[in-house]
Amino acid sequence: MATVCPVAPLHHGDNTSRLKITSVKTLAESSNLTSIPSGYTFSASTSDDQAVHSGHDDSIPVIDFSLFSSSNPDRRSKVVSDLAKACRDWGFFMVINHGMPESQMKATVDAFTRFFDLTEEDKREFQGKHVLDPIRCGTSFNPSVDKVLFWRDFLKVKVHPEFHCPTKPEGLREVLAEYSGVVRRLARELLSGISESLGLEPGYIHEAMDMDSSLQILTANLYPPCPQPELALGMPPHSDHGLLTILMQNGIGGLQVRHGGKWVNVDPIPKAFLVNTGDHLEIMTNGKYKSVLHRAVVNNKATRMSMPQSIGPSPNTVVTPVEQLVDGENNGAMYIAMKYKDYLELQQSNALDGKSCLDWVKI
Ligand SMILES: O=C(O)CCC(=O)C(=O)O
Ligand SMILES: [Fe+2]
Repeated sequence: MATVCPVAPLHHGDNTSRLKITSVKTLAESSNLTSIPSGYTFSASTSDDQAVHSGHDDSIPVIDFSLFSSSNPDRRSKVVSDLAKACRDWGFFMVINHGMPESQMKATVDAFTRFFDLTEEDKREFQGKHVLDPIRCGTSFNPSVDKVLFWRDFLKVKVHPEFHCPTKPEGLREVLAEYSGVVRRLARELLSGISESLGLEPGYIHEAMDMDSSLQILTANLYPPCPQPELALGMPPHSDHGLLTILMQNGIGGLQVRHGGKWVNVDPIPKAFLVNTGDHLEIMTNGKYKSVLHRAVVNNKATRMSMPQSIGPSPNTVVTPVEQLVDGENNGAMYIAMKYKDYLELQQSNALDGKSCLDWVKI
C-alpha cells in the first residue's frame, strides 16, 4: 500500500504530492500515536474560540416534522412559524419525528463505516479531482489549498439529478439510493414550509430553483480519535453552499455553530436530523434567512461520523433574491446573480480562512 506520510514536508501549490496524503484514519490507527504531526497543528485556541453549551432559554430549535402532515391547520401553521423563527434566529434546527426508521439510519452509518474500512488503495480509486466530479473521497477540507490539514476523511457523492455511488463496498449503492431518496422528500416538505413562512406559495422554491434537477450531494465525514484534540480541527468554519443541509450523525458530538457571537456545541439528539439553511437560501431570501458559520471539532475518545446531504438548486439555475423579498429603496437586492455551479467552483477553489463564500457575492 503506497502512502505518503503526512509528516513529510508538504509542498504548497504542488497538488499531486498533496493528493497522496494518507487518510487520517490510517494515521490515527498507526501504533504509538501520542501527538499529531505538525501539518495538522493550529495555533492554540483563543478565548473567543472556546465553545459554550446551548442553554435552556436559547437552544437549537426542534421542529416536529410530523406536524407538516397534520390535518389540523393550526398545527401546520404553528410548525411553519416555528420554522420561520428557527431559520431567522439560528439558521439551524433539529428535526424529529421525520419518519425514517432507526434501522435505516443505522444501515447507512454501517455502510459508510465499511467504505472507510476499505484499504487506502481501494479508496484511491474514488479520489476524484474536480469539485464537480460525481464521486470524491479524500482527506482534510481542500488539501490543495489548506494551509493546515484538517483531522477528517470524507466521501462525497452526487446522488441527484443522477445517482452516483462507489462500486465498493458491496451493498453501499442500495443503502445510499434509499437514504438519499428519503432525505430528498424531507427537503421538499421543508422547502415548502419555508416558502410558506416567507409568504410565498408552498411550491415556490421548488419551481424557482428547478428542484426536479436539484443538485444533491451526500457527504460522509469521518473524524477518528485525535491524541491532541485541542490543537486540531475536523473542519474549518464555513457555511454550506446549498439551500438546505440535512445531517445525520453517529451520536458523537463535535459540530459547533456560530450563534450570538459564540461557538455553540450542538449536542446530538438521538435519531434526529440536524438541518441548516445554506448560502443559496440566504441569497434567495435576500438575507432574511442567514447561512450560518459552523465547524467541527475532534475528540480523543471516539470516532465521530457525520453524514450531511446538501440540497441545492439545479446546477444551471441562476439564483438572485426573490423580487417579493426585496423591499425597495432602503433594502435593495443584496447579492449578485450567479449560476449555482459557478458559485460551487468559486467556493471549492479557495481556502476559506474562516470566511463564508457569501462575502464574494454580497453587493
Ligand atoms: O461534521 C459535521 O458535523 C459538520 C459537517 C459539515 O459542516 C459539512 O460537511 O459541511
Ligand atoms: Fe457544513
